[in-house]
Amino acid sequence: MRLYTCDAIRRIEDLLVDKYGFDFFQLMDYAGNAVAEKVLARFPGIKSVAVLCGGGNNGGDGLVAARYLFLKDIAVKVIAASRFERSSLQTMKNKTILEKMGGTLLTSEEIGDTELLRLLDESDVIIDALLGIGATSSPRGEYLRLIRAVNQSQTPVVSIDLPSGLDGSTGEIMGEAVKADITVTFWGPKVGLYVMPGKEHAGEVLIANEEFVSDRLFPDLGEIIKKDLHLVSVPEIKHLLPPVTLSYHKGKRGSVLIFAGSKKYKGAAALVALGALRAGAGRVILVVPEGCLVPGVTPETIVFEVPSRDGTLAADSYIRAMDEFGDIVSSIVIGPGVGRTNGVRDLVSYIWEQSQVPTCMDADALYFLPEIGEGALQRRHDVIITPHEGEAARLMRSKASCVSAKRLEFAKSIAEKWGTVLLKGAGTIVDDGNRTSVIKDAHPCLSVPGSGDVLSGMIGAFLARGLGCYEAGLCAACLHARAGVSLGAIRGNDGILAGEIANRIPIEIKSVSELEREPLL
Ligand SMILES: NC(=O)C1=CN([C@@H]2O[C@H](COP(=O)(O)OP(=O)(O)OC[C@H]3O[C@@H](n4cnc5c(N)ncnc54)[C@H](OP(=O)(O)O)[C@@H]3O)[C@@H](O)[C@H]2O)[C@@H](O)CC1
Ligand SMILES: Nc1ncnc2c1ncn2[C@@H]1O[C@H](COP(=O)(O)OP(=O)(O)O)[C@@H](O)[C@H]1O
Ligand SMILES: [K+]
Repeated sequence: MRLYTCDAIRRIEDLLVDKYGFDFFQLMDYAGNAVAEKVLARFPGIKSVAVLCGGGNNGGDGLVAARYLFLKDIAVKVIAASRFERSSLQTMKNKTILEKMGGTLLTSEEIGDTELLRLLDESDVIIDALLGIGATSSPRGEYLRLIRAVNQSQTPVVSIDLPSGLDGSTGEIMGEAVKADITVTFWGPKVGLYVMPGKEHAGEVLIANEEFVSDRLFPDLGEIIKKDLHLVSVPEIKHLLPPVTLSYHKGKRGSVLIFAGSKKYKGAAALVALGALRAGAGRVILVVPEGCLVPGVTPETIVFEVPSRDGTLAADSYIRAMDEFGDIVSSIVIGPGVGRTNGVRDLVSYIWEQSQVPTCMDADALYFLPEIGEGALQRRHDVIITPHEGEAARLMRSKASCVSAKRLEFAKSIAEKWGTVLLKGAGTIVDDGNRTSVIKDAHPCLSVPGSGDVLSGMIGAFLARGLGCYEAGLCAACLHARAGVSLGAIRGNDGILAGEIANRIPIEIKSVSELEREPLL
């Protein structure tokens, strides 16, 4: 599904007016009415609503929602952050209508902090109509005070279009932003509602009036909405997953060569291998330093022990493994649990500079990337790197907090410098330098040790099965997140084991193939 920037939304609204003759008052009415409908559907039986309005058109949507709720006999209090002196005609008109109908309009400046909190706490629902796509800087003055009050209150919050203070095109927070339970957004999915930290501020996203933005009404939609920015969930990966037929044998499924584990960290290697097997790899070969045989490794894994250097792998581990298995290897995974010795640095460097096999680099392998071939580093089109925010920060010589705040921007910079990147965490981003995808599903039960090791094994399997780095990253991240959602729905947020995530993958792959409604064999 394409993601919309705020610019694209503005162009769509202008076209609705210029091409089809809508006026902005009508569009505002559609918007506010949709919000009132969603609020009534989600919170049946409510008696009172506080609507916080800014002076722009987002505030105008709030005034319309207030009117429709008022007409349903709900006690509505509008608390305005602005005196509407510079408001658009449609916002002014909606303010006048509501006033004439006897609605309550208060100005926040005239309400003290205690009274404001009391008003919010006494309401059944708060509607946040302070700022939408028009805000381009940190909220100030009364807007900021109201945002803080909303976040302090325990009352459920429905944001109109965007949580106020959120940049709808990037997911970045402009200073401070409302934390909504639900966001009712218009026309289509806006980028910022799916990229962290915006994703967390948006809560559940409901899209209203989506039917207006169709190819039928806008044959040139492809020109308006960027083609290179996608929201990815199960339906989007169904055409990417490699088909399996009756004539299949394990050789056709590809072989993954895994460099993982060390004397200190043994378990990681078993989890990478399990992830690769569960994602359908044909052969999984685990290269480990001698004496570091992994506890719990499944018997389906081929274990290949190589001489250990300081309890870890070394540069010659690659040559030894390729001498033995080079004929069949179709992908490499390197990193989980390998440690940070000189031997590992040489191994990573060798693979980066010499190997031509599609590779997933994770964990400790990423530690060495900034110093490998410093200056002469070539971007690798056949490598996918999978950092979490801390590792991404190290790659870009920045801080994890900076990466968290600007995930899209960092993912793009890393992809341009190194190769395809999968930036981990809720709203996982996959970027190959030209295309960006945000994974829609997420679940906190995935934040457990070894979860990323499973993911890298899965990526190895999809690379081995013939997918490109971007497609392999999308399939693995999407299925991994689905597994989290499925497990989380049954067992909650805590205590899921990484191996259980891996073991759930075949079922998730099956459900994708069933979506296709085509026989698997
Ligand atoms: N166009 C359409 O067809 C439709 C648009 N629709 C709706 O309109 C929304 C966009 O409306 P918009 O463009 O008026 O901007 P909006 O988000 O209300 O913000 C502007 C206001 O905020 C204020 N303000 C700005 N920054 C600030 C700051 N940092 N700190 C404090 N204040 C700040 C600024 O005040 P000023 O600086 O001018 O005093 C101004 O009053 C969109 O999200 C959707 O909900 C729907 O009705 C469907 C049809
Ligand atoms: N809240 C969350 N929502 C979605 N995915 C998450 C969440 N928390 C963690 N994950 C995923 O779990 C994995 C954790 O990987 P990582 O941090 O490398 O852990 P480890 O090194 O222990 O395996 C990543 O794929 C990440 O995207
Ligand atoms: K808002």
